[in-house]
Amino acid sequence: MAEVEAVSKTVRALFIDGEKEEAEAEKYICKVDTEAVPGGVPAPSASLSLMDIPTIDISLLTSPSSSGEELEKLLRALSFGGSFQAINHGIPTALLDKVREVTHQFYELPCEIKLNYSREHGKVEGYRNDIVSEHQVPEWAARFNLLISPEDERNPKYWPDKPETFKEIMHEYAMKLEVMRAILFKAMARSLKLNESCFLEMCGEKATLVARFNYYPPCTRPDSILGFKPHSDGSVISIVLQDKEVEGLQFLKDNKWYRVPNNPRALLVNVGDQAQIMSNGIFKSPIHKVVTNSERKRISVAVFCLPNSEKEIEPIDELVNETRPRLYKKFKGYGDFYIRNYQQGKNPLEEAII
Ligand SMILES: O=C(O)CCC(=O)C(=O)O
Ligand SMILES: [Fe+2]
Repeated sequence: MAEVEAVSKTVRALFIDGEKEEAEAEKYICKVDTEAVPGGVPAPSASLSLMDIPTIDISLLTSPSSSGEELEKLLRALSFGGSFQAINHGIPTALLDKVREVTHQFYELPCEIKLNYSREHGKVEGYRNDIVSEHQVPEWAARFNLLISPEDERNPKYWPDKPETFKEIMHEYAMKLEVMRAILFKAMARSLKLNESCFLEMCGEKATLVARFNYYPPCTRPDSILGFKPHSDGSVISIVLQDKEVEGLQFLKDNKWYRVPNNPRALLVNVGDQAQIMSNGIFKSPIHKVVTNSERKRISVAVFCLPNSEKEIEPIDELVNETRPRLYKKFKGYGDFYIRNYQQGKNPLEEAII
């Protein structure tokens, strides 16, 4: 079923209406042995600790006089937990709020309208649930993907006409994110004592930015139904705008799940698989998942910074040596490889090892 509201109503009715339909609802219930990661089943959120997630001041990464300490912090953040909260990122809070608002407004559109933007099989852009094989448990979420890079030719087919401000706001947001991406790629290189343009060169000067608008409706079984299964991102890095009020994201660290605290002004940045590959395993692409909430809907907007499609990525030469032999294969189009493996329930990053 492509339409999550429809699913949501049906499943809610199913849980209330009793036994016969329980079998249908069963599909959504996570069983520990069907999850790629041990402990994939949601634990009661209140019992989990909040993650002590580092904060990085982006404005300090650009000034040579103040960046040393911040670069060390960045290196620690990317090599241990694989994520941080970015502050002073140059994106006004009012714009972050507008991005959240148009996301809510998009999801409030009637189903028939949203289905006009349906994602076609094998395509990245468009509206739908993620496709999983029949052996996998579906997720309690709807997703809408869009290529938002400022330089890319837009595919007008997928750009919603409503809300009217959607295009303008996402265009402005994409331009700001592109600036932040360039700062981060340079800082990531400098934190490893590499030439500052090595990530930019390997990925192509112009970013490819894909936004994923996630929508998690309220769910009657948050104890056993996930909004997003445990996964790592297939990006180089992901820049995630969290819901202003509703928590849900959790990270796996040292085999334990931690809740990510809400910070409405910050942007959450996490390492993706491709930065782990390029850094030859120094940066860690963290496993994360999203739990559901019985009362409140939740949104998030994850923007994936990806290499240009004609670029090849592989471990950077300087990071391969006798003590750290080359860990990963070379890839052109890691995204397709990632989706193929993900849909089969495999861990793409493990499959990428030489
Ligand atoms: O909803 C969230 O907070 C995170 C979503 C996510 O992990 C993703 O879109 O890859
Ligand atoms: Fe993710």
